[in-house]
Amino acid sequence: MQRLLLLKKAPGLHPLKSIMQLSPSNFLPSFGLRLPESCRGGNMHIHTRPPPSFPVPPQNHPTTVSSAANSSTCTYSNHPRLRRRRALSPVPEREKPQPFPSNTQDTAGDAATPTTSSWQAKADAFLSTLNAEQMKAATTRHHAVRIKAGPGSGKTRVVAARVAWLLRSQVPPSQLLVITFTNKAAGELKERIAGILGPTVARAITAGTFHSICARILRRNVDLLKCGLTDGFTIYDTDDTVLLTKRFLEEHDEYGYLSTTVRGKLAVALCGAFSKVKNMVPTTFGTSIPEVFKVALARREIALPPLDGVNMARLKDPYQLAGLFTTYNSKLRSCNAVDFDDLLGLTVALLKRKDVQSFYNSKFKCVLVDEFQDTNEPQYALSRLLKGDTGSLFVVGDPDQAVYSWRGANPSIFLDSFAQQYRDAATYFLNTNHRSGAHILRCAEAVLSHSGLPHMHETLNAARPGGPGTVHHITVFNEYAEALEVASQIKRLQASGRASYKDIAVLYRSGKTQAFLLKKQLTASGIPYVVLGDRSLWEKAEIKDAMAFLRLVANPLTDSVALERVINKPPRGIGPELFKKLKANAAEQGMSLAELLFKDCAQVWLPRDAVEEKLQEIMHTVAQCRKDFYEGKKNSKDEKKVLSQDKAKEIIEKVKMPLTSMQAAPDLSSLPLPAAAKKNPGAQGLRQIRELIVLARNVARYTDNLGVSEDPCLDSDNQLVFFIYELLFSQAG
Ligand SMILES: Nc1ncnc2c1ncn2[C@@H]1O[C@H](COP(=O)(O)OP(=O)(O)OP(=O)(O)O)[C@@H](O)[C@H]1O
Repeated sequence: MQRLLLLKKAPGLHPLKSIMQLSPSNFLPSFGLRLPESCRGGNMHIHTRPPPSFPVPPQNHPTTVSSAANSSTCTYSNHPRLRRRRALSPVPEREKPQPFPSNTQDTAGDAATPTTSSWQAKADAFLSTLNAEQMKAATTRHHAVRIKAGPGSGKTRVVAARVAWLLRSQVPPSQLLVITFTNKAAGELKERIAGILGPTVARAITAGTFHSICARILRRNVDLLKCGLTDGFTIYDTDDTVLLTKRFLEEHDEYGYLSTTVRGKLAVALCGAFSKVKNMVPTTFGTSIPEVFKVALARREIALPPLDGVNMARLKDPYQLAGLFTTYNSKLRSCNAVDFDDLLGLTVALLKRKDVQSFYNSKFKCVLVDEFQDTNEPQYALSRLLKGDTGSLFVVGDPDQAVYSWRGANPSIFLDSFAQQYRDAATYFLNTNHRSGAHILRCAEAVLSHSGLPHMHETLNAARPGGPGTVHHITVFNEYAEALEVASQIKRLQASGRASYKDIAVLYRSGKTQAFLLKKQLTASGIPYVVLGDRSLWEKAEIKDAMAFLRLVANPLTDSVALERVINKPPRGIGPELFKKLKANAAEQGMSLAELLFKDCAQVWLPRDAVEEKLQEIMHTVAQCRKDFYEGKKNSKDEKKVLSQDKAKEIIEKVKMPLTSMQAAPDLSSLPLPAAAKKNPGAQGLRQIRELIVLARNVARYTDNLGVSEDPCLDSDNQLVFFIYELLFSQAG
């Protein structure tokens, strides 16, 4: 099938990076920039001090820590949840000393792992594909290592090689923690390791994003924080936090009288400000919040646009903002919920406890972080705490590709703070681009030299020679003309026989306007296309409803935001006004509405019998889903299989039940959209739910790959919550 690939780029991705993604085969060298002599074939590395020897991997790694290290009265090793888990299940395989393959050891008995000599040969073969600068970086014996690397210079390859080298040096795989920017990247890394060392070893490595790793640590330890959260907490996305904020503003004297629109805008602005503040400091626990707001306001880090009816001077008072911030957090806690930023900040607060930190320091001896240029303060604090005094920290990044400053990422952490913090850190540079031909690199350099952007990286060497083809630079009036030009270029290429549709890729920068116009123009020109990396699925109302329903299944008594979202979907005659009355009625009885509904539906004041019937229907569906899930778990002989693909599918399938507004549709896999959606309005929603089911299957498979279901940190009671969380996080990737 011939297809045009329409590739969506991460928002704000550096232009150099997008150009580097292009295949060289269609371009001719047309720029003749000279590379500085210092960058040609140079293997630059700086040793600020003689390298200390790398830690000899211990043969045993403790699962508990000495209570002497503990400043709290509740010793971590005696923590009730830990004790309970030990009593319930035997020590999982990967908690025992790993029979890690070595030159002198054989791995007999593990059918999934290749024989010693074969895995060593594979690891060596992989390491031998590195160029000299990559090899030096991947095999350094320093404890704190920083790799500054340009686009396409093999950052990901070096992280994988470092893992292979560590394993080759007999570090047990369970002691490796790899933090990647997306869960997809973590999966790919594990696949690569599995290809070299076998699936058993790959599964034993912990890999994931900062957020996913923090969620795991937090679920296990959250009760130590004593902040009102339980281990089944829900993770609220931006829509949820905005809704929560709107609701508490309604109750606030000063903001209660505002129009719905203005209150909505205020809620969005406040949530943005709260997020910014949470990302400016390692943790807001024990931090003076008015002081942080003062700094944020002085630096204009938070935007509070003027709003009709809002006293802006008062709103911008740091104490007023800090008060609203405290209310926001306590409302979150009363829903047993955290926002994305809390995952980081709360985990930092946890790891600041000596007992918790020592536990994770003995668990993870080697921490590797990819895309380090995009770390913010909480992420940097996490990296330091996870490294501890004796572990190793290996960070890789490209300051030119820093794209997350809007969410607090600070490239100076990578450029300056890291070396200041670790005086014996080694810095290596990767300056050879393996992805693109020399002519593409020169073109990129030329574009960048006009961009006005600060260009922090050295000039790149090209490993590949320039290829055939010409780079054309076309200037157009506006985005409409741009889409038209792209479509006509494609038509011309195809008509001339120089390329077929499937040979062509279009990269774009903005998902909303640019992609929309491009897709519209391609459709109008009859050009078939496939959009890759389209995240808009998660923005669809049906998917948000489905996820809210799943969250309600996980947290029926506390997740009031999820309840509000699904209580009237499909319409059950419970509009916003009635919902408010129901909530007030529940409050009179000293409960949240969810609590009252689930505990004693008969006590709920309702205007009509029909509404009661419909409410009972939703309560019943939630209860049934919970029962199915937990019974499925109980009946499963193999606990690891509980979160099987079938179970994931089954749960998501159930979500369709409350979404009865979607009519049954013919098998949509064969129907091209949007034509099918036009004919049948329910079809698109149903198709999206199907996509969610496919995704759920993949997540289930993926979490298995991550070893999540074997993770001793994960209480089996929380698997449903965890599954939903993983599902939610696959969008963050
Ligand atoms: N030593 C090498 N020999 C051959 N190919 C290599 C080498 N190093 C990297 N590559 C190839 O170059 C491409 C880019 O590598 P990789 O994705 O690891 O780079 P990166 O720096 O992580 O890229 P990005 O800038 O997109 O983050 C890949 O196709 C990879 O296989």
